[in-house]
Amino acid sequence: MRKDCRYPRITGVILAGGQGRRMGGVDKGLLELQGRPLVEYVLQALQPQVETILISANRNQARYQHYQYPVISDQLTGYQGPLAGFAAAMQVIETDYMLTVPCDAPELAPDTVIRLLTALQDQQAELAVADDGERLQPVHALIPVSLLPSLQAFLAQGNRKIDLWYAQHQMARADFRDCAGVFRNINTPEQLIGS
Ligand SMILES: Nc1nc2c(ncn2[C@@H]2O[C@H](COP(=O)(O)OP(=O)(O)OP(=O)(O)O)[C@@H](O)[C@H]2O)c(=O)[nH]1
Ligand SMILES: [Mg+2]
Repeated sequence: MRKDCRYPRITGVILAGGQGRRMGGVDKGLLELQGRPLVEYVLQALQPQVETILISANRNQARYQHYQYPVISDQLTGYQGPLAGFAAAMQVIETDYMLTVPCDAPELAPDTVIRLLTALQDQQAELAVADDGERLQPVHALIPVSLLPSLQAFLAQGNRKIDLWYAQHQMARADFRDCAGVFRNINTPEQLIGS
């Protein structure tokens, strides 16, 4: 990890708090791909890139604790979406920035942080989100924890859509066109079998 002054302190947040409806309601982070839970692939790719890690989970917390990182559950109950996980994590994070990644994309790029941080700085934005060339990958994002009051206000108004919250802030798009395959994620049993 680069330690120069342009590299802020970052906590990686693995989002594993979803309902996994398309997978039949299973906890996707614990779903095994070639004998290993998906969360382990993401942990391995994330560890060299960030100072510390949190796992956002709403079930099987004891199993996630086994990885020796704090496990944070949403305060908004009932699987209200990734922003609920963002808010719960931001309340406990002690670094200036949070990098969010989903638990179900096992090929996480080794330069995810560098690309997002470079985009953030070059575009002088508040937050940065990955762009695979066709679409935004909204849960691959670098976000300052100082935006927590903004997020809480957004959620308190009943909003849950991630793109709408990003639209309230200056958002940099980080270019991942050359490696769009890193966003391949596993949503259905067919996708798991095909992996
Ligand atoms: N903390 C938290 N994370 C969530 C929530 N909903 C989705 N996520 C995470 O956000 C990421 C993207 O969500 P999806 O790919 O739709 O996963 P999912 O919601 O579990 O799956 P579906 O129910 O099939 O949509 C995944 O890493 C999920 O674990 C939530 O309510 N809370
Ligand atoms: Mg979902």
